[in-house]
Formats: sequence, C-alpha cells, structure tokens
Amino acid sequence: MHTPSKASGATEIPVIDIAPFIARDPVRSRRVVQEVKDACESIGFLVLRGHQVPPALVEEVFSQLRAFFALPDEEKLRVEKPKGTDFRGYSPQGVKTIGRDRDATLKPSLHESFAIGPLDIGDGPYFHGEAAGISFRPNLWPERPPALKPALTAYYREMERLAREILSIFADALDVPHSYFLERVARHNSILRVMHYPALHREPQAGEERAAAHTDTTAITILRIDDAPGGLQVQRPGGGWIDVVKVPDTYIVNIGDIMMRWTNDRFVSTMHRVANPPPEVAARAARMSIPYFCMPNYDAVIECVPSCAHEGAKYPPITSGSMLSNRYVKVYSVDPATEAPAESAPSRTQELQ
Ligand SMILES: O=C(O)CCC(=O)C(=O)O
Ligand SMILES: [Fe+2]
Repeated sequence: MHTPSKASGATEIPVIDIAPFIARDPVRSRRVVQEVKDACESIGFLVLRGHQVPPALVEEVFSQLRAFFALPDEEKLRVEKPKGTDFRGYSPQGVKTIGRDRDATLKPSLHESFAIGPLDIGDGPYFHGEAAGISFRPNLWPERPPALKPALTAYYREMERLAREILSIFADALDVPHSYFLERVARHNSILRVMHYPALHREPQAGEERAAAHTDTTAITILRIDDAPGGLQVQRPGGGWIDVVKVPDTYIVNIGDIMMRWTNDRFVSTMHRVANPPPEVAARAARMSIPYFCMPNYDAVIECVPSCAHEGAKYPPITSGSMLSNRYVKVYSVDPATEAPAESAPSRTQELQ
C-alpha cells in the first residue's frame, strides 16, 4: 500500500503530492484526498508538494522582501500599519504579541512584518459598507524596492489559486459539495503577512519569543519558510513539540480555528510556535517566512458542515469577520473602548445564536 512520505526529522507530519488532484486525475486524486483527510484529523499539519507555484517566483519574492526589510526603519515606517485592527502595512518589532490571547505575560514577539490583503477591492457596498470594516482597504505599497509590488501581487494570486485547490480537496474529504468552501471564499479577505525574525544580538528575556504558542484564526494557513535556525514547531497530539524541517519546494499547510469550527473539531487547529534560535547561532539566525492566512468572506457564517453534524454542533454559528476581529483586539492590544473593531458594530456580524 502507498503511504505518504514523512518530512525528515518531523516523523508525524506527512508530505503529500497534490499534483494528481490539480491535474484532475480521478483515481490518484482519491488517494490525495484520503492522505489529506488523515493528516487533518490527526496532526492538523501537512507538507504539500506538487503545488505548481513557480520556484522562480518564490525566489523573487524572498529576494525583494529581503531588500525591503534591509531598508532603514524610517523608510519602512512610511508604510506603517495604521493603529487598530487594520492589518495592512509594516509592523516594527514591539507592536504585536502572538499568543497574547492565551498568555498575558508575554512580551512583544521578536519579529517585524509586512502584510497585504485582497487585491480586488470591488465597487459595491459589500466592499465599502460599514460591516466590511478592515477587510477591504487598499494595500500600502513601499516605494522601494520597486519590484516588490509586482512580485507580491503575483504571489498573492498564486496563493489564492492554491487555497482553492486545497479547499476543494477538503470538500471531497468532508463529503460536502465541491463548491461548499469555494462559495465561502469567493470574496475572501485573506492576509499575506511576511514575517522577518531578525538575528538576535542579545539574550531574549523571559516572555520574549519569535512567535509564542498559538493557533491561527484562519480557514487554512499556507506557509513558505526559509531554512534558517530558530524555526517552526508543532505541538504533538499527545504533548511535546516537533521541529518542522524544511522540505525543498513545499508548502506547510495547517488547519485554522475556522476550519476546526466548520468541521465540529474533526479537523484539528494545532498549536504551533516559532522557537528562538539556539544562543550559539542566534547572531546569524535571521529568518523569514511567508504565511498566507486564508480567510473566508468576512460575512460567511461559520457553522458545522452537514457531514460533521451527526453528534450535534458544538458551537453556535459565528461570522468569519467577528472571529478575526476578536483575535486582533488581543494580539495587537487594541483598546476596544477607543477603537472598537468595525465588525463588532453591526449586529449581523456578531455571534449568531
Ligand atoms: O514563521 C513561521 O514559520 C510561522 C508563523 C506563524 O505561525 C504565524 O504567523 O501565525
Ligand atoms: Fe501561526
């Protein structure tokens, strides 16, 4: 029997080739779907090859981003992320604390980041109404390096394509109509956030982490990493941490809280973190990663899919937009009294009972 190969050093995370699914090969697609399903129901993380994202584009994106992060702070701050719950633009170290919603004693995460959101901002009320809130504002593009915008734009398009393929595999794995998730991401507000973890020239203090343990508030996350030390670790179902070892030309995909809720906990949104590098290499351990946080439409109602409902839905329906803004208020320390997230205002986007 065929079994998927395992990522070296991370024995429990399977490496799955999705090329047969993308090619619509009916027989071999079934095997892909089964392998993906098994991984989603156990570890909640998978490594995908055969994704068809051009390697030259990935290289170009990494190289433009390295040039951006190497610019002086004052230049990067020209595209600084606005205060509050908008996510677009550059965030210096110090403003964001991943994991703060679980552990209030954490200090700001040891990384800077640059984020973009949807490229297609339509003209209709869906995109500009009050309820759309932070979802559909224009991206903030730096002037330098000039090739960053075309590279990241092309890359965002690739992530949209790959997300649709993965969600189609999930639909098959969950026995729901093929269009189930596709309809719910047709006007998605997915976030591409480049993370730059600078080299460390001092010992981190207690509570200072590259990215502390957390789950993602996404449908799925599609992550590209470089191979610098001080990297991603995934929590095992039985406890303990697995190092995710880079497999060349692959994507790491993990289930987020929204998919877990859609599936009534059948697919697992697994805790993960980015460890600080070992002290002996910390001074030359700069690391970059590019997570694409695949979000449903901001007003998609997230409720248990029919095939997972037989034991009764564990959670009430909630919109994707309110799940996201609830998390942002905590991670970016937004004061809800002075800056209420836009999604919390209109009643139709609040938790639906
Ligand atoms: O940098 C990484 O490898 C992962 C980052 C991450 O988990 C996140 O930003 O949610
Ligand atoms: Fe994450």
